[in-house]
Amino acid sequence: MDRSKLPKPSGLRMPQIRSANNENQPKSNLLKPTQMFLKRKSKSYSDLSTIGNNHKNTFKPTLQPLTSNGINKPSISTTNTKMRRRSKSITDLSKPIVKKPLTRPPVATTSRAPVKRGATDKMPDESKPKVMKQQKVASWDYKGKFNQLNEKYLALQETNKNMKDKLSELSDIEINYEKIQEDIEQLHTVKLELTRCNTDLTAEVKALRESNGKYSLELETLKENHDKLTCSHKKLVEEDKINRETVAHLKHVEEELEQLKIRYETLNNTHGKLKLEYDSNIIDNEYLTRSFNKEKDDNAQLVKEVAQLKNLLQEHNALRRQLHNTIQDLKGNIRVYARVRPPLKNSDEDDKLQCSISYLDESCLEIRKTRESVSVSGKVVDCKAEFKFDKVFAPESTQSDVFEELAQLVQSALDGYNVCVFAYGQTGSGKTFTMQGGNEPELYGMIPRTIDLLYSTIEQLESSGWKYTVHASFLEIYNENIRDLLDHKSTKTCEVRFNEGKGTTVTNLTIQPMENASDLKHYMTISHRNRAVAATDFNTHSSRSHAVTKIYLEGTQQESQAVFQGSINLVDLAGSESAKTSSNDRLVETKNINKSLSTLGSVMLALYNKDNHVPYRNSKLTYLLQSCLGGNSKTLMFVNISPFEECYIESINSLRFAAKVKEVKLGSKRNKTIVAKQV
Ligand SMILES: Nc1ncnc2c1ncn2[C@@H]1O[C@H](COP(=O)(O)OP(=O)(O)OP(=O)(O)O)[C@@H](O)[C@H]1O
Repeated sequence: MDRSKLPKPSGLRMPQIRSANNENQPKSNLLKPTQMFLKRKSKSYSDLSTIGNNHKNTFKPTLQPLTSNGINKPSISTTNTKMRRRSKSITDLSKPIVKKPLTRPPVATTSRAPVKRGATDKMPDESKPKVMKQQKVASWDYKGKFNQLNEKYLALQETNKNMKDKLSELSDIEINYEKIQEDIEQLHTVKLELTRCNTDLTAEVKALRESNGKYSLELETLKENHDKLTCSHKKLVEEDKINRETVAHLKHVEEELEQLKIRYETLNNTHGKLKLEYDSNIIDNEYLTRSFNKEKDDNAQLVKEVAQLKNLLQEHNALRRQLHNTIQDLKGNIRVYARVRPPLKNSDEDDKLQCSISYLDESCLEIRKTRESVSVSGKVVDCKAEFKFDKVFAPESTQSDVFEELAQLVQSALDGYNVCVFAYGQTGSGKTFTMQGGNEPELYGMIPRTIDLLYSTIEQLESSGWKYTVHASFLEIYNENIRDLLDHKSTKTCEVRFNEGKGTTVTNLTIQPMENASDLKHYMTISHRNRAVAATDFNTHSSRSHAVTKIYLEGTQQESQAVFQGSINLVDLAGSESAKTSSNDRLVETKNINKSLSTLGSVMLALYNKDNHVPYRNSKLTYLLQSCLGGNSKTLMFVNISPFEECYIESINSLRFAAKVKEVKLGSKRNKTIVAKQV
């Protein structure tokens, strides 16, 4: 629309529509053409509304010029809210501008026509002639009537004056009215133009609405596309994440693959080598199979031979036992070994005067007093004595040397014989040392060495089908009372019983099964401790009692069902001591010891003389050892002597007793072999 062609009313300046696309303004004002158009329109109409308002308020047709104070120039805004506000202002303006200012004021007229009749009724109060309420004047009162008329006249004059003023006002109004009429015409023209503009704008708005609809649809489509793209993007991000993980995994797999390749190559090489080996092994295998078959045949032959040899071995074993025991018998069923102990090192024994002991051969010793004795007749007597035993052990002999002799009897015990080993001698002559020994392995005495040999032999015999069970009991005889050393607090009395078939037994005695050597040694230690405790209780010394360790053996041969029952009695006798040399408080002990030892001598003498009656029951010791001292026993006696001159007489007594024992011949025989019925 070309605004320059619009008629310009006097005093009215058409609002200038400033284009947003003004050349002076930067094109970067990013308003779309539609928005720009609306902006221009709304601005121009807002100016027009100002015109209308002026008309309404002042009733003067003078239009105010467009001010530049910004009130009528709303700032350009791209927001839809402002656009709507402006569109509304356009609609509002189009209504009042035309109608209201055109209302003609009721009195205005251009002609100076006389006031119509009745016009005074419509006149304001001050312009109406004031009609005075007059009192009735008497007809005769002319003065009063005159006064009334005079008042009326003055009132009419007043009214007339007012009317004149009003008339001059009306002439001004008429002039104004003409001007207004001109303005109205101009405004009418403007209105027409505006109507055109409005039509154009409506069309534009319609077009814009249509395009807006299109754009809305497009926007919807775009939104949908955007949503789809967002979803796709999300999916792609997830896929990307998965892909990254897959790539990392693939990288890892690649590395593993590389390692596998290397491993494969190594394995391939190994496989090559193994194949070569395998081929070579196949050849070897064929050779070995042939050899194996040959060996198998040989083996079958050998099995037969082994069976034959086993039988032969059993026969040989039986023969060996027989021969072994024959040799033992030939050696004598009572063997006596003399042992001379050395003086104790680093003690007062070093200064003691010693007897002169000569070891004439391995079984013969000569003992001589260094100071010659003077006889009753006054002659100088050379005190010397010569003794012959099965073997003599000089002070330098070791425990191992001594045990060699005993070791052969351990086999006899396993073969079903009763073996008895006892040490006889004066107190302090070395009996306990010989039987028990010291704490170091090389000082172990006969008892621990017997235990070790016993179990190692049992183990060997197991390979040829022998199975042994071992039990043990520990007791001491003190003052002719038997005490159980595994139950030393027991108040039960232990008594010796002799049964022809069963041999010697002790009532209430603990007989403990022994699984192995350490078991047996453990109980041996306990018995030692209990013996020491008992000795303290009785305020005496261990040497004042006889200690007897008995090992019960039972061997079974599975194939032959043969059962052997043997035993080993290891006896540490109390010291033999003359009653003369014994102190008074030990007299009872010494008497009891000597009684038992002299009974032992009597028993030996009776056996030596082959007497019908052997006084076993005269002492607890001999009664207990009855089955070991006679019959089928193999007895080994150590006679221990001290090397000192002060012990000379006791040494001679011990040696004489031992020599007597040596002469005894026992009719040794094996315990009855029990052969179980073959099933
Ligand atoms: N062959 C030996 N070699 C080294 N020392 C020995 C030997 N025999 C005995 N002894 C030592 O002599 C001392 C006395 O020995 P032992 O106690 O064995 O005598 P005993 O005859 O048992 O005495 P008792 O009758 O009083 O028990 C001990 O200290 C012991 O170690």
